[in-house]
Amino acid sequence: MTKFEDLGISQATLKAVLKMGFEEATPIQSETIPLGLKGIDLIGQAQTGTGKTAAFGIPLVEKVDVKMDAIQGIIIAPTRELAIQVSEELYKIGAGKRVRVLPIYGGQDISRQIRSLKKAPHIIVGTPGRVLDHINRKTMRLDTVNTVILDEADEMLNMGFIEDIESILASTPAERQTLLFSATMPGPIQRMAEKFMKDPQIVRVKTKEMTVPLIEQYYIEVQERNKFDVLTRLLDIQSPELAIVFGRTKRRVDELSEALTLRGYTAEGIHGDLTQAKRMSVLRKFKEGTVDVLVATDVAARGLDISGVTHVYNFDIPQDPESYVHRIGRTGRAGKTGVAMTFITPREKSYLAVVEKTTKRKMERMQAPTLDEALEGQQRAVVDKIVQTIESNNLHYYKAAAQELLEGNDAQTVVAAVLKMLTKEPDTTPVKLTEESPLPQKRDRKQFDRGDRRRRDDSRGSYNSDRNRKKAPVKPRSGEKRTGGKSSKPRSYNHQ
Ligand SMILES: Nc1ncnc2c1ncn2[C@@H]1O[C@H](COP(=O)(O)OP(=O)(O)OP(=O)(O)O)[C@@H](O)[C@H]1O
Ligand SMILES: [Mg+2]
Repeated sequence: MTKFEDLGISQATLKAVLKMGFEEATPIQSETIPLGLKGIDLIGQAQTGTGKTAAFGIPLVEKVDVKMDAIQGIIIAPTRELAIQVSEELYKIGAGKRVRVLPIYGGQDISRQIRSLKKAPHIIVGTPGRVLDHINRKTMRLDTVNTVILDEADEMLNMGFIEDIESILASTPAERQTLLFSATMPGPIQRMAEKFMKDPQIVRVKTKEMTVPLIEQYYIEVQERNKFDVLTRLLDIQSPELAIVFGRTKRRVDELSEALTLRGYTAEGIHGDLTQAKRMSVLRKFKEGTVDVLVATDVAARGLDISGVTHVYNFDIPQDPESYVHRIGRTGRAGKTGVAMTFITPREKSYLAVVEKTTKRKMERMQAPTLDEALEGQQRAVVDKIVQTIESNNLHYYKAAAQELLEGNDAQTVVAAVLKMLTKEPDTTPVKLTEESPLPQKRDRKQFDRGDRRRRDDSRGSYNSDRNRKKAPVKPRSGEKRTGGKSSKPRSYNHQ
């Protein structure tokens, strides 16, 4: 491990980085920071959650001349949430030098952005559509830019942002430094990217697997119609601190989050058809832990860094192996452990091998848990809670009533009644979930890649991503909510 002190960065930035709690540089940081400072073009690839943001953020901040009131660096990211997150991290890294960072993304009031742009930010972090919008309106000039960074470069190029990116690059000086970062960098995309870079150096943190070893990876073979019950049982057994459930389409996400809510989970959905205010409030609630389960399309697959995400469930198998890598990478970040579960319908089994071939890691097969196991999981959670309460030794108010109960009943019966009352028994509230048709049977990687890749235009807010640890200690869910469910069309799911 390298110390930040040895990477040739200024005292002000060093102080800021240490204040962020970073003690030592991660491998991608120690390899790319010195090269980034030299001004050469770079393609950086390292596993999810290994600090790529600071790997490009530190040299970018270092290059900024704060006395110059002009935009000197621009970072482009595929989603609004990621642009906001990256701008927050850059702000922290640049706090020592007092670097001004401004996020620019679709769905936010444009006149407000124009006013902020007039305050001469040094670094812009934006989504492609909205950045281009400002360039066309001439409300943002990039002719003083010396560094361009494409975060999640492969995703942006893949998803049809290539023209926007090229237009943005065309409005920056030709002698700029260009940096590309992602955990995945498929060959064709790398070659295409090299077109707008100058002799880029490729920095790849060598690892055996593309996914993080600290993420336990499982798959469960399950029929489409049984997926929801299997999901709820897993949630009951595994009791994640925070979980993300990925679904293939926006409708899927809406229906799943509604269904989970009906069954008493605190769940909310996020996808590109929601207003920006809603997207932000859902994410905020998830970060705070008011919402335990975030149901998402691939809009949340890339780059988002939310601490406490212990489990990722691929309710629908992702459409390409890269998406798998990024989705499960929302857990197991910065040295933490995580669990990833992928549901595979019998007709989609061929995708498993394709994913495993790309990640160079085998997923372990897990049997779908039974109803009894789910109940047992819930009961265990209650027992753990009771043990904790006993240990807290703060029970004197309750002792008289306990004595009274024990006078009329034997101890085992009393405890069993308490357990029954506190245990969340399997909920059979009917929910509505439209069946997704399975991905077409494709066997090789080439065909796998040719999925329905539609353009995602962030400035209009439609992220058309409709291709869309060990077991956590068992924790009972708080605030169970039961609502009378309506029976569903076109399909009603129920236990049994
Ligand atoms: N040197 C470090 N020491 C400790 N924590 C770090 C260090 N560098 C980054 N982190 C933290 O690690 C987490 C992951 O970092 P980051 O989001 O940059 O990962 P990433 O490689 O970009 O992942 P992804 O591929 O998912 O985008 C963040 O919470 C970040 O603050
Ligand atoms: Mg990142």
